[in-house]
Amino acid sequence: MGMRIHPSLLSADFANFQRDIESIPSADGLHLDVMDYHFVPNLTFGLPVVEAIRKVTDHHIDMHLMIDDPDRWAPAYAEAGCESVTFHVEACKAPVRLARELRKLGARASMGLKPQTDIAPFEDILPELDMILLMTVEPGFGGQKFLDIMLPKVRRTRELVKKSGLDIWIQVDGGVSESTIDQCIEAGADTFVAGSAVFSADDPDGMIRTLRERAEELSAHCH
Ligand SMILES: O=C(CO)[C@H](O)[C@H](O)COP(=O)(O)O
Ligand SMILES: [Fe+2]
Repeated sequence: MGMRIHPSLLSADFANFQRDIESIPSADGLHLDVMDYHFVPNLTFGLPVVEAIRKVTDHHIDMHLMIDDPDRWAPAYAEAGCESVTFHVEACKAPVRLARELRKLGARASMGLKPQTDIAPFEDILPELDMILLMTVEPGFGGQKFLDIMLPKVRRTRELVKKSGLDIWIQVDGGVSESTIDQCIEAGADTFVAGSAVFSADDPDGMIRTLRERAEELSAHCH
């Protein structure tokens, strides 16, 4: 199974995105966290900044929209050329319609779940999705402690995906580091967001390679 490390720019220097992106060539994708002061109690950046980032990188852009009304706002990120767009199901009025629209615009359609949202009710809509993002902290801030109580949900999601026979990536987001990635791999995640773990490392690009090597090595034994 391919293992992917997506550094979150939430922990990069907001005055130097281009410099920090250039410092992590080993990233499999750039995870961009959009927050709107409504869905979560924090504010980051929106479409104009993402469009500017798009111009300076060829990386896979992995949008994580922590915003109200994604039905209205998410398609523009696909139109801007982002390869993947995650909307939160808790904020979405019509997840199937939105996922289809994102795919039609050429993006991977991804559904995000907050810690208390179960995956079971969404089994029937798996064919509409390319990725499921499972929050392993309460969304809103970087640098929080990994919630290991989320691991059973990662396991249940892997079982549902396996049963479906579909190639859906399972992303864990929040508190992923050298000390927590093993549990995520064992539970069945294959795509790992790491913000503070990467950008607080002395060698951010080296940390990405360390995390990916660990993921590849362990997944070869587990799956
Ligand atoms: O979605 C997020 C927060 O809501 C971030 O992607 C996440 O917290 C990454 O940062 P860290 O690895 O430091 O936890
Ligand atoms: Fe995120």
